Amino acid sequence: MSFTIAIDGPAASGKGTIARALAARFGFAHLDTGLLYRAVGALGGDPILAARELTPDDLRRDDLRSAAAGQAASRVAAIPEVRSALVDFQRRFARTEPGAVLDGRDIGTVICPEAEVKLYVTASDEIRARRRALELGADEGVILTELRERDARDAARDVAPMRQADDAVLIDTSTLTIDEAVELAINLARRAGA
Ligand SMILES: Nc1ncnc2c1ncn2[C@@H]1O[C@H](COP(=O)(O)OP(=O)(O)OP(=O)(O)O)[C@@H](O)[C@H]1O
Ligand SMILES: Nc1ccn([C@@H]2O[C@H](COP(=O)(O)O)[C@@H](O)[C@H]2O)c(=O)n1
Repeated sequence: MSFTIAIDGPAASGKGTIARALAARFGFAHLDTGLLYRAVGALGGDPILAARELTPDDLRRDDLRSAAAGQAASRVAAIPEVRSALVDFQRRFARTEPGAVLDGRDIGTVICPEAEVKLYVTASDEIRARRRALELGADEGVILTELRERDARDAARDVAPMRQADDAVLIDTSTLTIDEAVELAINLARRAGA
């Protein structure tokens, strides 16, 4: 039986960094589910059709990591038909043997409510903006505004809003180094049987 680790949290909180490290540590597959919504947003046209016809090649586009792609993703992610078109793929991925780590906004609440480990990774708005600005070589103030706008939209939408699952463990990475955050997550996963 497959072991699932679900990681949710706001933009640039460090979810992906922790997810990749957990996957490497335990030999699990990793899916950055944000990439699915980024690809749908970047494809343009009818987002429902784009979500239904998404291909692995669409996820390899080199323009998916930009702030603009993040905003476009957040807009299409509020469309219920877009979300439902992507559910089966994510749930199938979660059953990869011997285990899978999925990070996103609704993994612990909607996609994998039965996950063996659930983490909700967060950090202060300012710290997240500083880290993302450094990563993209972008203006910190602009990124801060963009992150807040995106988080507000993600948390307020009617379908699968971003929120911490009742049984998720909160990890605030504001004052943690990457190594400290990863170690904390590894210990939690180990204790849960990973
Ligand atoms: N604990 C940490 N200390 C310092 N920098 C960190 C820490 N965790 C992550 N980072 C850096 O912050 C940036 C955002 O991290 P990451 O991409 O993991 O966030 P995310 O939550 O997956 O973002 P997104 O929602 O956009 O997918 C990256 O540049 C990463 O290297
Ligand atoms: N499970 C998910 C994952 C992502 N989204 C939406 O996609 C946007 C981009 O996600 P990143 O993780 O790459 O920042 C995000 O702002 C959400 O709108 C989602 O809805 N559900």
